[in-house]
Amino acid sequence: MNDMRKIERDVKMTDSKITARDVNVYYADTHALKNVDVDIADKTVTAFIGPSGCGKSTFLRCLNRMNDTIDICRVTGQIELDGSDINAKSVDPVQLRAQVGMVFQKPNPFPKSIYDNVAYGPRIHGLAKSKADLDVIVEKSLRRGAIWDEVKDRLDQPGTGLSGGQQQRLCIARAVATEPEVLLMDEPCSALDPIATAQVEELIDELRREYSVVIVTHSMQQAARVSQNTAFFHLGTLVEFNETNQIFTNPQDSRTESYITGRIG
Ligand SMILES: Nc1ncnc2c1ncn2[C@@H]1O[C@H](COP(=O)(O)OP(=O)(O)OP(=O)(O)O)[C@@H](O)[C@H]1O
Repeated sequence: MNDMRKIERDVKMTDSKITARDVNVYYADTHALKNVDVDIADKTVTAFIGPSGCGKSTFLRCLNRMNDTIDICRVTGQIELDGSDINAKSVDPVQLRAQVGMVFQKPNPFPKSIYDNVAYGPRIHGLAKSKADLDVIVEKSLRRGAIWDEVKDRLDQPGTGLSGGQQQRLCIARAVATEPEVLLMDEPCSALDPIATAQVEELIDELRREYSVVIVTHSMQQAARVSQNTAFFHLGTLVEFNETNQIFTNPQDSRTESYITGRIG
């Protein structure tokens, strides 16, 4: 390897926020994810695409150990966040999930006020010393969730009373309130109308300045709009991982090409 290529490779490796090596996932006897290797870059949006059932959500859930909550699920392999093994015995999954936050398909605000939805995480993780501190965190998080202006005058009202798009932005605010480094999003726009989808996509683009964002999406247009890197999964394997424009304009694998041209999936 010439020096230049070596330097490029080194830069790429040190830029990785998460590295996954030889990850396999089983649900009882079903081998759902096979030998996945991937590097998730920092301050970048990475999209996971692929046909239904190919393992996108399963792999996403590996990244903050949400699969631990599924009894029949077993994960093997190595996943590192900033070079530390997230599955090490010393790692508390609750702490990990504060660092690697998650936003789900269906907006799921707690049955609490808008304020308390956002304050919940900082409270349980002891991030605020006083009520004034907490107020600052709540406002900052709602601003990051691009929903502050819409809710600032009704912080004591229930989060469940907001529109679907507002609820999803509230859930994003809640996820960023614990100062995560990575945000995982599992089809975050699938329950939203086109206007709310556009708002959340705009927000994702903002969020990548501060976080590493990983998004599972069924929409190739969405992957193309919001992500810089894309991973294509098929039948439990990671078929191809590359810059998003390469995946969509010059796929290297025939399965990727079939998927993006609508022949499979
Ligand atoms: N909790 C579970 N128990 C048993 N099997 C599961 C569970 N969750 C997922 N699976 C199986 O694992 C495989 C991968 O599912 P996964 O939900 O990760 O795919 P996906 O690509 O995210 O699909 P979709 O796009 O439809 O959401 C599928 O065969 C699915 O049936």
